[in-house]
Amino acid sequence: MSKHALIELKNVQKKWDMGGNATIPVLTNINLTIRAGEFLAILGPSGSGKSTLLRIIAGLTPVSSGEIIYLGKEYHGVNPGAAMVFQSFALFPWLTVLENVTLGLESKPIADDEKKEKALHIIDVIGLDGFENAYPKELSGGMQQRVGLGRALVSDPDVLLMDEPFSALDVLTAENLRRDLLKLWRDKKIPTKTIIMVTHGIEEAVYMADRIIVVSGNPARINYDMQVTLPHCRDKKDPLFTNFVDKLYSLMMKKEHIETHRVITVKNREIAMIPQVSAGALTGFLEFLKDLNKKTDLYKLADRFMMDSEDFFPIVEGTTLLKFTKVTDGDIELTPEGILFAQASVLERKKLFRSQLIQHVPFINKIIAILQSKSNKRMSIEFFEDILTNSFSPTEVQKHMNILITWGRYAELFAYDEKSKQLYLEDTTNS
Ligand SMILES: Nc1ncnc2c1ncn2[C@@H]1O[C@H](COP(=O)(O)OP(=O)(O)OP(=O)(O)O)[C@@H](O)[C@H]1O
Repeated sequence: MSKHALIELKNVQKKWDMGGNATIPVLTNINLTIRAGEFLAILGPSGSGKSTLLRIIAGLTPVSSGEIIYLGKEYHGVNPGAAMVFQSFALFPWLTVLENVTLGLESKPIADDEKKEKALHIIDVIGLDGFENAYPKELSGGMQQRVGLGRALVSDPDVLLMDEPFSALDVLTAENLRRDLLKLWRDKKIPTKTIIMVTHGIEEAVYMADRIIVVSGNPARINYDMQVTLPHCRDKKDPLFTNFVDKLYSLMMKKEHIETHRVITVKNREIAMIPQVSAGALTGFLEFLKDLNKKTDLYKLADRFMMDSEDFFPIVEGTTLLKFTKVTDGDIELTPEGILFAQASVLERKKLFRSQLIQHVPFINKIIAILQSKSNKRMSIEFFEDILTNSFSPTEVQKHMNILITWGRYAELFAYDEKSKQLYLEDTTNS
């Protein structure tokens, strides 16, 4: 065991079994040593496997191969030293605050009185004193997440695992809770040795964590592992802070991150997962960049739109995939095609969009070729979904088709007939 290691992951791989012989590899070659005293944030593009990694550490998701070691011992099943906080709070509405928190001790071999005493203590620590008998629906979102935290902390876990714990809260509430949790942790008011948090928020990661790993790729691996050496309490306006955020944005917008969505190959043509963003959002973003009229820091733009990277990156990815924008070193700028698009009339935009789609999204060509080969220029959507099914999960197939249809319709290439569940060629295809 490495010195001071609390948890070690050795050569961990995860593949999802999709039935039959089909598997989807999600994580590969994960080697990670998590030490006591660390606050680790896990960042990565949407769908890269961050939650899967967290659930593997929690022992809630089994690995396909590799070892997970806690305090020097390999474990299978639930990690005895870990407790989890979920984005959705996951409280039982019919139980009071006290009862919900006490649930965190359910599996512990201690007397009921002691359980109650421990629960009351942690309720006090997390700032919910006086709300012991309230029900979740009587509490604000922030207070509900405090209950979620209380339930996780009541068992004095060595490792607190948090899956986007603040993303369902409004900005101010999230800010308060982040600050309070950090204070509890730094002042050692909770005995938790290590916190591991999955987040989409680059700024949130830099604000809270001492170490950040970035997972990405196809399948995902740990591509960056860095220490955040800024002293607490961190000031988000401090240039050292903003530089760190900027640097992370640059890393995360590198080609290998934004273009490593799962790719499948059909007759030697690659099909990559298409960013989930509507043609309208892409258009608005390009217009905005045109008005800015200069290369701009991505993180400043995300800030300006008050967007999390989860919502912001797909827009950036969509415009770079279609070569309307170019990203270098964390800065984004319009390409000549992007400038043309932003200046064009509605009809010209559709033409430009069509041409970029045909050039840069191979699966669009496949759809068109198949529709053209049919005498009625129609084909059931299931046919296209089947092509994607072996390599994408059912939800992803759905999302993929929805976006392809939205983009195809905007470009007036093809459309979808809800009634017959068929894609059909628009007249303009041959224009
Ligand atoms: N139980 C499952 N069965 C099959 N596929 C799954 C399952 N759970 C997750 N996946 C797939 O595994 C991939 C990684 O999912 P995961 O939720 O770990 O990613 P993530 O990085 O946390 O995503 P997000 O940032 O969107 O929350 C996704 O493609 C997802 O659809």
